[in-house]
Amino acid sequence: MRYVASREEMQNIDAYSINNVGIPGIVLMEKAALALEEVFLERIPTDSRVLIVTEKGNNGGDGLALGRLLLEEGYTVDFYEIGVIPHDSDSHQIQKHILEQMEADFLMKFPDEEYDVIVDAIFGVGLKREVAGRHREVIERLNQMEALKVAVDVPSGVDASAGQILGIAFEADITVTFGLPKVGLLLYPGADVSGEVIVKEIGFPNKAVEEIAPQMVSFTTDDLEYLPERKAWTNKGSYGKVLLIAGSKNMAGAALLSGTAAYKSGSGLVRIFSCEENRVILQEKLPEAILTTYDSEEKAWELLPESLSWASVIGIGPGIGQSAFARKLVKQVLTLGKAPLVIDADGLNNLAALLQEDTELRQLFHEYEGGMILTPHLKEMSRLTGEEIAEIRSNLPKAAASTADKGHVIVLKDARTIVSDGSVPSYINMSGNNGMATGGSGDVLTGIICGFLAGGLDILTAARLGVYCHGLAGDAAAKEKGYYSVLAGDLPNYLETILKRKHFPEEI
Ligand SMILES: NC(=O)C1=CN([C@@H]2O[C@H](COP(=O)(O)OP(=O)(O)OC[C@H]3O[C@@H](n4cnc5c(N)ncnc54)[C@H](OP(=O)(O)O)[C@@H]3O)[C@@H](O)[C@H]2O)[C@@H](O)CC1
Ligand SMILES: [K+]
Repeated sequence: MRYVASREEMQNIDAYSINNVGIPGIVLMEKAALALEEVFLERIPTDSRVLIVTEKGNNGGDGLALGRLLLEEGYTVDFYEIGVIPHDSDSHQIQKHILEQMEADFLMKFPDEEYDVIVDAIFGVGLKREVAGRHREVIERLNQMEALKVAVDVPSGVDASAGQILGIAFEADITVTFGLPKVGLLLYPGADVSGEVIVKEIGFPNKAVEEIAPQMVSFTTDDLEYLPERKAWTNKGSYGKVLLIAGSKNMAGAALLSGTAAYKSGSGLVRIFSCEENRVILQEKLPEAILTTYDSEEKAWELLPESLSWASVIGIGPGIGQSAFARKLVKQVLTLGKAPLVIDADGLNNLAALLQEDTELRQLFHEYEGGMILTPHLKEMSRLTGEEIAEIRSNLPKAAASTADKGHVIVLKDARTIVSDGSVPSYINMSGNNGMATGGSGDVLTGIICGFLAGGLDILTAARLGVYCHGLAGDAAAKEKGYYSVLAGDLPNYLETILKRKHFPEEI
């Protein structure tokens, strides 16, 4: 697990490293420049022409130090310092002095020439307000130029805490960020202008990071170790019984996708509770599943209690529709269910309606004892909370944390999904891609989370790891099929290659 920092947290880590641990700022700056240089040497030929655009803060200092290292490597480097902020940072002054001693040229006006690479070292985590005036003009011109665009730490104009664009932002192809990923580089629209985000270690001591303890975390492949244990002496009863209440007439696919994903993520038994019309297709496509089907509402109410008491995990929602019957299904599950419960898709839409109109249900919902995971996308979240989508989007972590009730976990699905149980840290997901914005992808996620719960994970870990592995499966699928052609049905197959890493890391 690694921390993801807001602007203020990163500034505090900086300050703690320098003031309390005693690492000189100029040392950190040199390591930042070396980290940038490493990216250049790996990816950019040394005969390239580079324009480095700076201001007088430490972000600018990083840019100047990088320029010095690049000159030594043989790159052609022009420096353009905007220089309208009133004070130089100490480290910036030192870097400027060194370059003057080296007789490096500083351009007096914005260049008309062409460059292969443009480096944005105008503002980093010190950006505090709207970008205006000369800064705005320069960023506008840089964005119009044809070149590879590299941002130092944060693209200038991106609020490192929430990903908002403060007026205008440098549009980077690559952002080399120091120490920890910044929240603003991961959330949209900041993520859109950050390009590929490369995180480089520059010597912030662990003590500083632990002391500040940022409020967001993310997973890396090391965290696959949290996958449910598989012991030698076990049987299908050891890995849980998942009941999926999914599908309705003409909506067999949702049940099939979540059922397949639940099996592929390790469930011992998967039982699908659906309408009789779906029996044949489910039986053919997923013969491993136990089917409980109803051909009338009366039959459904007769069968449901036994199915619920059988289950060690319950998932409800994919493809159930929004009829009065589906609404009652959700209510019955909240009334009779005892196991950890995942509510998704139409399950959430029905829940939203019930919460508005039914006081008794509100109580059942708040007091559900088995633990609950809700997996809304922004529209479903808006229905659940009554908040506008734009408002939710303006601060996803806050929206997720404030909606998570006691014993509930919210999986707020977006290009960067947030998982929160209302406490800190919340989780921001860094796997996945736009190829997964396709019908049925959410049904697969529900199945994966149910499978991980069935394997014995607690609700928070199952939700975080489910989202992470779902994204990794999507990344593996996109790598082979391209972003246009990933189907939700592909994801359970690619999931195999991800989960396999826990026991066969050498084969990947
Ligand atoms: N600490 C360290 O030693 C290390 C730091 N590192 C690097 O330093 C970066 C942080 O540096 P930083 O704190 O100096 O802030 P930076 O982003 O350069 O900008 C600050 C200046 O901009 C100004 N300003 C702000 N907003 C503005 C606006 N809208 N329009 C106009 N002006 C505006 C602001 O003015 P003020 O608000 O104070 O009046 C201030 O003068 C960090 O991202 C990393 O790259 C690494 O080298 C590791 C070691
Ligand atoms: K920058």
